[in-house]
Amino acid sequence: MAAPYPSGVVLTRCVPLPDPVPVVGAAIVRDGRVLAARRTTPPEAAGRWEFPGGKVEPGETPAAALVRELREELGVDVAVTGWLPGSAAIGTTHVLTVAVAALVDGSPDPDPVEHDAVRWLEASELAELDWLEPDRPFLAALAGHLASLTGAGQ
Ligand SMILES: Nc1nc2c([nH]c(=O)n2[C@H]2C[C@H](O)[C@@H](COP(=O)(O)OP(=O)(O)OP(=O)(O)O)O2)c(=O)[nH]1
Repeated sequence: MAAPYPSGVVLTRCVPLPDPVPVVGAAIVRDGRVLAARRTTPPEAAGRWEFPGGKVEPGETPAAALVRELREELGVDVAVTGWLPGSAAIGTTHVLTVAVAALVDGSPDPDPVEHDAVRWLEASELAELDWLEPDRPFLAALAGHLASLTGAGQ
């Protein structure tokens, strides 16, 4: 009788991968500019720029996670107004999405444990910064959004 599989094929059990941990960042927009924050940790990310935010906790909505993280990290209240298209892998274990948010209250005052600088950027300045790699795919859509605000006189 013929062997059911060609010789040399090794069958292995398929182990499902865990879902990636969702990370959310906020593109906080004010007066046609967006806020970027410079990380202090971990060492490989220190000195590089990101959208402030963090991991979504179990049972939390992405927008609620952003509101919580931005209070903790920058001492500001924000309202999520939309999401930039797409998502980006952070290594093999996390995935980044980026919201557009409005500043509702406060002035960004970075907790030095997380960030050592913030900048309000015009669309034309986005490319000047050394962004974390997963953030880069969002920059074109963000520049378009800022340009549309400027064009509308906002
Ligand atoms: N917050 C944030 N994290 C980002 C961005 N881009 C990017 O690759 N990351 C990475 C850096 C970290 O490895 C991970 C998020 O970690 P985090 O340290 O900000 O999250 P967290 O505040 O919830 O972390 P934790 O210290 O409470 O564990 O995602 C981004 O734009 N914003």
